[in-house]
Amino acid sequence: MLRPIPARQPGGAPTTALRLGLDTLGTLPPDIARPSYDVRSLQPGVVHLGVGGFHRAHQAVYLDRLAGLGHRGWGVRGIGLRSNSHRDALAAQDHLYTVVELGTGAPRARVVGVLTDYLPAGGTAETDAAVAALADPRTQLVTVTVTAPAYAVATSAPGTAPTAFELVAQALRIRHRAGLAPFTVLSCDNLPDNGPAARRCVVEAAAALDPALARWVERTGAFPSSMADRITPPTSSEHRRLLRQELGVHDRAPVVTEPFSQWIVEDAFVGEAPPLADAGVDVVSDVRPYVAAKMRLLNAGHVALGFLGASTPNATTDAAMADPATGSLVERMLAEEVSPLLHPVPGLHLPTYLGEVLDRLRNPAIADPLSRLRRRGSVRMRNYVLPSLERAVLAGAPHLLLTEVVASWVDHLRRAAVTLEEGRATSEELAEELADPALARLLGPASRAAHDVRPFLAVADGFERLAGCPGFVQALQQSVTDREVGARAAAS
Ligand SMILES: NC(=O)c1ccc[n+]([C@@H]2O[C@H](COP(=O)([O-])OP(=O)(O)OC[C@H]3O[C@@H](n4cnc5c(N)ncnc54)[C@H](O)[C@@H]3O)[C@@H](O)[C@H]2O)c1
Ligand SMILES: O=P(O)(O)OC[C@@H](O)[C@@H](O)[C@H](O)[C@H](O)CO
Repeated sequence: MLRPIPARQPGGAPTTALRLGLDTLGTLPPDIARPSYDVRSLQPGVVHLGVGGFHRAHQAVYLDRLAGLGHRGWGVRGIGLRSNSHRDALAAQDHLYTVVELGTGAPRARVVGVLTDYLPAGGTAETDAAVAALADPRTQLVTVTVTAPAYAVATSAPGTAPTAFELVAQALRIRHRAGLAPFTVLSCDNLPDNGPAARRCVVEAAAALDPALARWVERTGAFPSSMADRITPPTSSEHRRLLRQELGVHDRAPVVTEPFSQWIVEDAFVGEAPPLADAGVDVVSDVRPYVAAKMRLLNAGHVALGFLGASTPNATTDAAMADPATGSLVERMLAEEVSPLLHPVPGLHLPTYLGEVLDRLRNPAIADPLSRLRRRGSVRMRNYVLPSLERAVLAGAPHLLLTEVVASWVDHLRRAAVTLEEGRATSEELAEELADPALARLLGPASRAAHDVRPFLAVADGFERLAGCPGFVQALQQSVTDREVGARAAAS
């Protein structure tokens, strides 16, 4: 457990912050929880692909707990892919970092020691080192957080860096040739059926190397599905200041997160598996009901806050939830339109779960930037909102509020197109801000959607069936047009 840290009085004496490192671990302020085990004794049983904030606030914390329970074989070697986020900072502090939980009480901090190494992304030598770490016979588990769009591109274009799945396939080729068993590949990315998606990508990457390898992977590989949940916003300089001045730790790569954490993993491992259940992971035979509840409630709530909040002064989730218009629309959408369509989830009382989700979205200490929740809009809309919307439309169930959310997304894209036309942003800046793989094809139709939304629906992924439902198209058209008319009136 993390220990609560008494809030320092405003104006209290400034703390001399201790630089985080193995040499200072024993002298950190007593309120900061730290590894109870010898960090240097860890064996690297896990390789993680895509060392972002979420991995460090979630999976690494469970594995850190395991190490604390005496399971020393599950140290994590991280591999950077697109970016080497915080790699130098982490290396300079012996790969230790602080996880700060921000809830209703005082912040709680814990130093995590389970990251043993962080291999960079880059050129041929880096790729070879990454593949060697994966192929290492000690590696039993490969965890993955590379974002949902990465699963649409299993193999890289010539002359570009290998994808995560190509690295895995190259390592599996080495293991196959050496007569070793494969490792388990555990996707923790937010996408439905993330296990089968990871399997498909690795098999495709393996087939490009050798069809026999692909057959071996298909036959012997293990790709459990999982549902990993813990809201982890980007760490800001204010968070670092809080840690330094209020908690007395000088950490160049901390992560902040909420107190809530859940990890539900399909029981489908190959070789040796970490005893994840001992660390609080639910290991189940079928994760799909849990994934559906989480994505259609929490993640859809995030999508709704992000896009409905885009045309308001609110910049964070807590502010948007407190806004009577946005917050109540999101609450009603989840309670009245989404929840009734969910199937029962084993061990979960849906109204209680929804109440928790809403409380998490309201958490003022997290204050998740809405800009984060507008990234990859087309992917999030398809995975989190469309499953409920399509079911509701086809069943004749209420869906007005879900439709409003789609309209707010179209409107946000229209506004983005205007900033481009008026030279207030470059296409590179928009691509960076929205990180949407479909952006180029959506901007034009979105900018004309107030006149006719159908061309937009024709190019937006996943809307094929809804585009053929006249009642839905008419309601969406009305809402999109109203939004543009309202925006023009407000501007004049
Ligand atoms: N942040 C959260 O609250 C949270 C919670 C649950 C699940 N997740 C999932 O975890 C994943 C990572 O989230 P994060 O918050 O750590 O984001 P992040 O931006 O901090 O990290 C994303 C990581 O993925 C890598 N990456 C991005 N695109 C890639 C690609 N095409 N190929 C390979 N690597 C790629 C980046 O380099 C980075 O290391 C996402 O899929 C997200 O859905 C996040
Ligand atoms: O990460 P994405 O793009 O799938 O969705 C954004 C957020 O909804 C997501 O990161 C949540 O914070 C997370 O799923 C909470 O566990």
